[in-house]
Amino acid sequence: MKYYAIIVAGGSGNRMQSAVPKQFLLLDKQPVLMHTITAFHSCALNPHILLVLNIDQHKYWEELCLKYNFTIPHQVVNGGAQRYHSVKNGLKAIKGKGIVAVHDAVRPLISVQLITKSYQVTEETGNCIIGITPTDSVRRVLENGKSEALSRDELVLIQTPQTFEIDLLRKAYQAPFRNEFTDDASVAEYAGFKINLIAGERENIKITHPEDLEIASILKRMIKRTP
Ligand SMILES: Nc1ccn([C@@H]2O[C@H](COP(=O)(O)OP(=O)(O)OP(=O)(O)O)[C@@H](O)[C@H]2O)c(=O)n1
Ligand SMILES: C[C@](O)(CO)[C@H](O)COP(=O)(O)O
Repeated sequence: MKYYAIIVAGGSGNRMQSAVPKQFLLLDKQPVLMHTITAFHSCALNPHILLVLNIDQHKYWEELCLKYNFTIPHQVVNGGAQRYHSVKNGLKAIKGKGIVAVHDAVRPLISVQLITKSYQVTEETGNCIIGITPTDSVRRVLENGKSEALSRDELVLIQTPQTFEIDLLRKAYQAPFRNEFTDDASVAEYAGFKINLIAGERENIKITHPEDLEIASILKRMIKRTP
């Protein structure tokens, strides 16, 4: 079986309010993106890594790789307008069959164990989507300005990697972009595929807002201490 990882890093990070896109910011002395690629490279299934980057940032990334002596082999692919388009570009660069994990570059704390499990579960079921249960109460905001409580027992917060048989994901990504395509599971589900959920990891946060970088740094130290 051939394994692939599409690491999407084509975003501009508006919510981070930083001049440098968040995937390049330093997390414990190394750019966030390098931690993410290292996690996939550490997987014993040896996935071929495709890095999706905005074309304007290819040169900058090359310079960072030199500066940090980062030598993990990976194939760079051009990013697209939305995450959906970036994933689609990554998929187009893969020829043939196999299993592909799509992962946000800005989730650097994913464990190697969960990456491996995601590939293994996909081999058995066709796809593997990870998520965690909410710990806050949740409400739906209604059009009239009111809101109503939802049962959090019925909700899951979805993370990445989202892993698929490549043919399944190729088929799903034939659908033109829709606003509700916020992840790969939503694209696959729209194409009629049943989504297979397993437990994610609380520390697998998506660095989105300025405070998240510091939280990630604390979590990283905490994970290191855990045997
Ligand atoms: N056109 C895009 C948009 C997003 N992403 C990637 O998808 C992941 C999740 O997206 P998000 O956290 O929203 O990143 P940004 O789009 O960069 O952030 P923001 O929405 O705050 O602008 C990130 O790794 C981001 O780089 C991408 O590859 N191509
Ligand atoms: C793919 C994702 O990380 C799953 O939770 C999420 O949907 C990405 O959303 P964003 O708005 O592009 O950060």
